[in-house]
Amino acid sequence: MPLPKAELHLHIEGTLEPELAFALAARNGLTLPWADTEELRHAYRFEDLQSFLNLYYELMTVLRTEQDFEDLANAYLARAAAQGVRHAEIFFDPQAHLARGVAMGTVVEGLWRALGASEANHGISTALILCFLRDESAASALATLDAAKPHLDRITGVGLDSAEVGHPPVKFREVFEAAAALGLRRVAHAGEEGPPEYITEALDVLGVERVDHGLRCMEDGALVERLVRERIPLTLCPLSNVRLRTVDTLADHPLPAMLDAGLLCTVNSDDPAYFGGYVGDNFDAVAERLGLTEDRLRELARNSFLASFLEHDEERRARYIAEVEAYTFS
Ligand SMILES: Nc1ncnc2[nH]cnc12
Ligand SMILES: [Zn+2]
Repeated sequence: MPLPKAELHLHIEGTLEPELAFALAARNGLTLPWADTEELRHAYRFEDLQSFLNLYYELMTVLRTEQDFEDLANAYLARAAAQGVRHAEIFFDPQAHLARGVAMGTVVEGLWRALGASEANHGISTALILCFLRDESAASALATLDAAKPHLDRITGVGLDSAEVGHPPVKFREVFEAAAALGLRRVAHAGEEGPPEYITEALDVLGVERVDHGLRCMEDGALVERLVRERIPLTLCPLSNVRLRTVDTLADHPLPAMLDAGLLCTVNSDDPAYFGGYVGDNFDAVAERLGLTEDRLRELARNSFLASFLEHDEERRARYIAEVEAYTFS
């Protein structure tokens, strides 16, 4: 039995496996520019975040119908359950779909068909986080939040993703203020490729409660002290960092130093179909390549529940954490 854990940094479009992409393309009468899944997998060699994003946005064009989004989410939930995920807070990128004429309702309600039944079907509680694309305009983000208003009962929070450098958090001050006024939780990618200042800005200007990646905080000692003092969770994605070349090799990953510094780190998969593994694979990889002790792995699992948006259900959070404490490593 795998270590129980929450996954807090997972782009649902990044779970689109080549086999499902080809199946959805066929179902929707589309032709992909790759001959087969093998040729597509060969394209998964990335120089940086942007080179990944180019492929990520191209492949997700096979997602057209509610059924497609439901099938995508169910495929992820089945894999996550097999790797010990008990709770998942799932990002989605509506602007990438709206731009192709797919309605917000198709995306949200399609995902919800899987998420709403996830506890019964997969034993996983879920939350949905709408991400704004930071390389789109602030006006587009505001229009996207507006389009999501009829579906807010399905949406727990907002996030910020896509190409980071050159798109500082301050660009999205207004839409994050509007989201907060609607009672939505706030997170943002910061310090993945962008500088530590983007992390500070995400906290001070956007009011985020959790930082996605946050890796580059390690370049600023005062910022690390602040993140420790304020118990701001970081959602790290080690295999993603290697594939997108934010770190040279897994053995160079700063996770052990971050834990030693007292940071509230969590381990997640980001875009598992592209980066070589789901969240359990990320745990296994850091355990092996970084020599993490069982205590450290248990800390990461405990942190994942502490950092999750389960405030409405403290009894459930306590139950999940009790499972972590009782877990015996084989
Ligand atoms: N790792 C990542 N960083 C920024 N935006 C993303 N969208 C999907 N994956 C992402
Ligand atoms: Zn991400």
